[in-house]
Amino acid sequence: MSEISDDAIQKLKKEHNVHYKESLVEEDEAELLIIRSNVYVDLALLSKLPFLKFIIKAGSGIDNIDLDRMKERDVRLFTTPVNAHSVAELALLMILALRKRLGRLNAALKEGNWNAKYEVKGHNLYKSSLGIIGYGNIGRKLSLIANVIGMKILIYDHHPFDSIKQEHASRAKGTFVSLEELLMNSDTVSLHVPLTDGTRYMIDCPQFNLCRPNCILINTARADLVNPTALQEALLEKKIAGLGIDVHYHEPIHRIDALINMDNVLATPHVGSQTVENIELIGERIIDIITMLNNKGDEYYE
Ligand SMILES: NC(=O)C1=CN([C@@H]2O[C@H](COP(=O)(O)OP(=O)(O)OC[C@H]3O[C@@H](n4cnc5c(N)ncnc54)[C@H](O)[C@@H]3O)[C@@H](O)[C@H]2O)C=CC1
Ligand SMILES: O=C(O)C(=O)COP(=O)(O)O
Repeated sequence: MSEISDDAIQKLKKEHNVHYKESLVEEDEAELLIIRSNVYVDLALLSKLPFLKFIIKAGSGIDNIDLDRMKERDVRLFTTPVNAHSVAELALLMILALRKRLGRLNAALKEGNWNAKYEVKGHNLYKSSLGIIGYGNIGRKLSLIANVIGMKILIYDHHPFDSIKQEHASRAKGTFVSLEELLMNSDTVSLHVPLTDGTRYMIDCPQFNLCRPNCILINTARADLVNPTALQEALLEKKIAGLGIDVHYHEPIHRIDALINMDNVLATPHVGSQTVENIELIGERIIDIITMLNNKGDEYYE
């Protein structure tokens, strides 16, 4: 287990007879593994857990799990995708902060530079266009919020025709378009697809070449959706105007990072899911899953 709510840990110990271990050093008899995004479930880890039956990913993304190895071992996976509100809110915060040039204005006034009022001009989100790539839980939430602000919503998703997506798009007054159309017509592009073999580097040089120079890119999904070399180049050559990024190429970051240090980059340390409410909610979901597994008993142990 790693980094889940204290309340949930206490409940698991008291009410579910769970023997809790903070980390895994050597071979272990655990049947259940609870992880967040920072633990890689690969052959090396699985071979330390010969009795493993279940993995709970405390969160949404499962790119840190080798699904083939997991299936080979007949291990079942559960996720707790309860973070749509908090990630959509973070994406909105980044859009607002970059568009309103909050960092520059705040720093200027702290230096006593009132002239920033005239020198550093922001933009309205109202009537600007927002391209949402990936219209799942998070993308859909963001579209509803952005519609209230008066943004024009463009959506790209490889499976656009399911009824939930169609219904949300209609509520958000969003239009499904191709990736190319989205990139050409968006003032803001926000990424909300999972990292898979099909999405790795989906934003590369050719895609940046389609972007409007005033475009800001928001990435709260996974760093590797964007080719890092193309990204640096796009920012340096002003193919795009800015970047909001919560997810990083090498996490954790403990040193000064060239990308993050750029003027037009706003970065946070992977906090999309890290709100007080979310951590509690994820803890509750973990308990629900374990309760369900205990109730099902042998059904899961055939
Ligand atoms: N910053 C953070 O702390 C967090 C980041 N995340 C990231 O956000 C991602 C999205 O989360 P959710 O919205 O909950 O996922 P979701 O599974 O609900 O939605 C993903 C959407 O992407 C679409 N998609 C998948 N592959 C595609 C492709 N090749 N082209 C176009 N569309 C494609 C799917 O059809 C689906 O509609 C997660 O996979 C995770 O990586 C999630 C939670 C917290
Ligand atoms: O749930 C996800 O996909 C996340 O990105 C959250 O990551 P974390 O568990 O906060 O490292």
